[in-house]
Amino acid sequence: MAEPAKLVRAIGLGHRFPGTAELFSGLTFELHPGQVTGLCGPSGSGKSTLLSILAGWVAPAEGTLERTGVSRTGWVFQNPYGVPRRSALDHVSLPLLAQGWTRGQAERRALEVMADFGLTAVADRQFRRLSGGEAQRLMLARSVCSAPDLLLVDEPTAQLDLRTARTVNRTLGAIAQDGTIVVIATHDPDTRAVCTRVIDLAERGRDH
Ligand SMILES: Nc1ncnc2c1ncn2[C@@H]1O[C@H](COP(=O)(O)OP(=O)(O)OP(=O)(O)O)[C@@H](O)[C@H]1O
Repeated sequence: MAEPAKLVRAIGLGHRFPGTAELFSGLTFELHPGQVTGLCGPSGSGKSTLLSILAGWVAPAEGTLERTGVSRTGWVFQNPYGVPRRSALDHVSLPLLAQGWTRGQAERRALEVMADFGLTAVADRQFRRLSGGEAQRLMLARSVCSAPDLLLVDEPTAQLDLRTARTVNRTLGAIAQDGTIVVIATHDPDTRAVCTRVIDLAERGRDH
């Protein structure tokens, strides 16, 4: 039987936290595989909050969110977290081992994905010895190995030099082309430029 088409549909989404002003309102959009959607807007405009709503972790104050054919959601946070003494390769292999891959298969696949994110040289390095940018790219590689239907990424290039940021942006585009719905919260004009569409929260009722 064919897999159901993946689709996330937001209808009239709006949110405020108790005691805060309205962050955004009236957001209606659809997210499809193949698209990279950028969530843009100044600090505090609600980008991370909207990611949490898309993940299903926060119920929107207004509107509805429908997710069809989306069972696995990957989330890459702004702050990387890992097991300090485990290697970078272990971190990326783990989701594949959890899916039943053998260690040899898992490590080969993990190394391929790590290469896409420019992490080959640090594969054997302990997590605690990675730079902030390496650790964040490691979280991206790990998330990709979880084979998510929907990949939510918070500020993927904030800690990266221009060249590495371009590698990450290109790889996120390729992941979308492979059938994942990709959403990126970003301030980075280069990342914004690779997005197939942008939802600009600054234009959405910030004058409250
Ligand atoms: N659980 C919460 N309770 C109350 N207020 C919150 C909560 N989470 C976030 N906020 C507030 O909501 C606003 C939007 O936060 P959010 O993290 O979504 O913004 P952002 O656009 O992602 O910001 P940044 O670019 O700085 O990461 C902020 O003013 C924040 O303080």
